[in-house]
Amino acid sequence: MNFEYSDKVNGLRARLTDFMQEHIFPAEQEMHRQVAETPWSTPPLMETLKAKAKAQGLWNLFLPLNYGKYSGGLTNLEYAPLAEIMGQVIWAPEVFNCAAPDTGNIEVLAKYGNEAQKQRWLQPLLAGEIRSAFAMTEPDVASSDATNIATSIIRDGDDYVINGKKFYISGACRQQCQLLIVMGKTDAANPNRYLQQSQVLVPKDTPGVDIIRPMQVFGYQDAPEGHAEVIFDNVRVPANNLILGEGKGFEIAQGRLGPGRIHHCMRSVGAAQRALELMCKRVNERQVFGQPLSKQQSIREDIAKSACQIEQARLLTLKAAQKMDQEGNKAAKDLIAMIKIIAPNMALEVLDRAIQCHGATGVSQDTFLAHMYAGQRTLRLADGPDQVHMMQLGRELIKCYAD
Ligand SMILES: Cc1cc2nc3c(=O)[nH]c(=O)nc-3n(C[C@H](O)[C@H](O)[C@H](O)COP(=O)(O)OP(=O)(O)OC[C@H]3O[C@@H](n4cnc5c(N)ncnc54)[C@H](O)[C@@H]3O)c2cc1C
Repeated sequence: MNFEYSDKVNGLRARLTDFMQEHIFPAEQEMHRQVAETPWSTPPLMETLKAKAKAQGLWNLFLPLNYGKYSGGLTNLEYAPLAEIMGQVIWAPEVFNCAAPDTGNIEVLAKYGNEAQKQRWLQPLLAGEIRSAFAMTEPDVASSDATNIATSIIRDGDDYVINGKKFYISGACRQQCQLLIVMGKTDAANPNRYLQQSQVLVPKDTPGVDIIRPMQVFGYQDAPEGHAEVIFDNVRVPANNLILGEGKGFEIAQGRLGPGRIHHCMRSVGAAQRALELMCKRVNERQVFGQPLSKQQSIREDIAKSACQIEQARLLTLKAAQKMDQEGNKAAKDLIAMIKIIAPNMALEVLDRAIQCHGATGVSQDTFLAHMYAGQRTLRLADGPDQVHMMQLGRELIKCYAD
């Protein structure tokens, strides 16, 4: 075990930190203003910042080495502290082309796409020219059990025809979103429920794709990303838009979710670290009952507990990332489940303490705390609710002690 970051990683951390200080933190209010003006188009400021990040080589850092020519040249372990830095601002990962759901979709296309699919969709996604969405969850079935997904994908001659309703499809509201990866059933009668599903590439402008409304998160629209309700009404796409093959939907979903989950956790650590730093500054500045807030024992305890929890989550994230690098995503699945349970809950506790010691300012638009709290709360649902990870982790642990 080596707890030090390598020189290469420290160099990138320094460059990324400088970029955040120079270009991202000072732009937070202006980004909110531009987003409020035209919620579903990419703000001009975002394009300017993307061009700057790309020119500095701070681009596509998330794709690990086993993706060969598509990789940003880093292992998962090396990427973790960089994602942590990006995670301090909700919209910052997009500046570096490291934002979900594109990252997961890029991994799917790079891993499972055929040459034509890569040419058409992977290249512009890697270049940050378009955005994409992943459409699995449905309002009418319990989607945390993906075998319930009911959207039909039926072969008809040289096409597939898609019918169904999805919601909370992140990114689909955006004008720049051109591609939906849709999960649905090609073989609903298959006795093996894990072979019923497939994934298919659907250009967003295909007739029959109807973006009904943006869903909210605690009243936030979460623009410019947003989370759409989408209806697929006799949507017809060529048969070669199918990814990997019929019945491969679960296999692809599993390949997609491991890295996506740990990326969220890396960013949660960054969000919590920023909250802790704000909390420390705040308690040095405020006076209550004749002395600085920082002298109150309960405040010191809040700060100490937060630092302990952040470091625990950071180390578990790094351990999971290292296992992914050394033994593969499948071997690391228990550690990924652990950190997916731990990291958003940890970030929520730290953010809650930071909100409390900021008083009313903590729930206002004047700090990043309230919006980030809403975002972290959704992570206890998205990419698998806590209970599903606990169910699977508990089952694996119990198995170890079966006779
Ligand atoms: C902000 C946000 C963004 C999202 N982005 C996307 C996206 O881009 N694409 C997409 O397809 N989906 C997306 N989702 C949807 C998300 O993946 C689903 O909400 C999640 O999988 C849960 O499915 P469900 O909402 O149908 O809840 P249900 O399946 O109805 O589950 C409800 C609750 O039941 C409980 N539960 C489930 N299983 C168990 C168990 N075994 N034991 C005990 N309790 C259990 C959990 O608490 C769970 O939250 C997003 C959601 C949010 C909030």
